[in-house]
Amino acid sequence: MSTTQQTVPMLEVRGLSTGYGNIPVLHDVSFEVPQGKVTAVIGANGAGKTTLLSTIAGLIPATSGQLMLDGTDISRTPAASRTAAGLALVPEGGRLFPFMTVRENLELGAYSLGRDAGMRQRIAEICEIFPVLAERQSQMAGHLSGGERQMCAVARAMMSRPRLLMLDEPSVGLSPLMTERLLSTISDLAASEALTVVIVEQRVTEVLAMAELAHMLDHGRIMKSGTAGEFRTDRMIQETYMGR
Ligand SMILES: Nc1ncnc2c1ncn2[C@@H]1O[C@H](COP(=O)(O)OP(=O)(O)OP(=O)(O)O)[C@@H](O)[C@H]1O
Repeated sequence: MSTTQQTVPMLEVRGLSTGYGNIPVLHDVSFEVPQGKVTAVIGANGAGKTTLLSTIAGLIPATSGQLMLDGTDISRTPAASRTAAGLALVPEGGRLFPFMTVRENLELGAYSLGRDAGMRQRIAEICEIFPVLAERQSQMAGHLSGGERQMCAVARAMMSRPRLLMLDEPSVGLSPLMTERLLSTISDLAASEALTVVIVEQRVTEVLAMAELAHMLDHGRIMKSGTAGEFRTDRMIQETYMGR
């Protein structure tokens, strides 16, 4: 019997292609996301980062390829069932319901828990992780600041206790200080909730400081993969994405 134990990746993307109508966007994209780590996806505007996350979440159908979540083939699983299987997406801009309270927005993140003790307990746990939301539970989400709104969007995604959290440019519209706070909260979450994270970010210096692994997407293709440390010291990455 072998003594080495292979851990199944949390996510395997194999030869994924998709597009809009007859316009191809992703071309044969393959990468693995190991369990419990933060993986960054970087790339220029229009590289296909949002399309990639949306396809993994099941919001856009793949034209070919395979998606494995913790060893299970989810390629043909509808979006809602992917959420039930442990996958959560925080879309760009958070997409909260502005005329609903913070608490109601959180409840929508785990409607399957019902409005009973399970829901109350999860909201209490989430408010411990995001104290800023605890104070604002009865406030309309539309009245939150940009940073609070993003915290609320991440908190809503965490309500369903996902195993894989995907975030699409969470720092958009945030100050450098708020970005730092948000990314540090996400790092803490990854550590404390045994969470695997895939984060798409334009703030490359900041995201490479928190991630362990990184992939660079260019014109719908993975052009470079490595550790975040390798990315930080790569001359091309520095010049293209880090303004050095
Ligand atoms: N709904 C859509 N219909 C048609 N084309 C789209 C649609 N959404 C995106 N595209 C195109 O697909 C390509 C990839 O877009 P995508 O939003 O995935 O890139 P991105 O890397 O997330 O860019 P950004 O950093 O600007 O958000 C772009 O050429 C874009 O114009």
